[in-house]
Amino acid sequence: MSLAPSSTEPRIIVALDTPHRDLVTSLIQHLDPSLCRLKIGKELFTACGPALIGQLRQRGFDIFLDLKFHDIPNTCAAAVREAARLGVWMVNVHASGGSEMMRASREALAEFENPPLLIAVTVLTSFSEEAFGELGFGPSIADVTKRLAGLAMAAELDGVVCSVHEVAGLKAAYGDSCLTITPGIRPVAAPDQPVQSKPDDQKRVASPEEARAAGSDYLVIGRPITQARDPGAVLRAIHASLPAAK
Ligand SMILES: O=C(O)c1cc(=O)[nH]c(=O)n1[C@@H]1O[C@H](COP(=O)(O)O)[C@@H](O)[C@H]1O
Repeated sequence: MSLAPSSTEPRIIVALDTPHRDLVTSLIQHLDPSLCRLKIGKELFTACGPALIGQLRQRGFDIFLDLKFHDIPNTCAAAVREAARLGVWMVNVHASGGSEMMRASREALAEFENPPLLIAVTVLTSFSEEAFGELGFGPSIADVTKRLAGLAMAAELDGVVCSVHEVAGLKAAYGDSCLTITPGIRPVAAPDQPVQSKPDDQKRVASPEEARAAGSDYLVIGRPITQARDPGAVLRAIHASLPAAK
């Protein structure tokens, strides 16, 4: 079954990585919910709590709750259930928590009429091949990503977080039944686009155009938008640079 977003759904997910509620309040004045969804991660959620999710939903934004749960199956599944109760659009767990943990998380969502998309993080985009090698998990990032994605698909998750560099391989293996959510997006600065392209701590990066060409379903973009002088203009420029959806 294809889970790919429709042509009118926003594919950009803006990562709100700040502990400051007032910064979020002023940032979202510049963001159009028809062009983007919002991601609340560990920093913002720890600082501001679940109430913020309701407030942002009321402003028309779908919320990706990115807490990357990674625990024993019972604990992880219970956390995923609580995330669903908050009415989020997407929630994630670490695929390296294993098949049983992912299956339990999937089962925890069975009671919901409109469950959130349940996504597995594969290999973080901040890993280079060299740093990943130190962990001794496998021959290469591409191999381990494919293996973890296979476990996620077998556990009936909806897709994976990976870098743009792994998308084509995953789409070839699993098609549109595996949504690909790609952080590590860095727009290529162009004279007519007020965008920046510093990699920061990301190692496996790609431009928005490369992400869509590879088949990425959703692009997670934080600092290039949130730290821009005009976040709304950067969002619109990136949106406009994406090829029209099929
Ligand atoms: O799960 C994620 O969202 C995630 C996974 C991953 O492999 N890499 C990654 O950068 N992220 C998140 O995506 C966002 C990227 O932010 P920027 O690097 O500022 O664009 C951050 O909020 C990260 O927590």
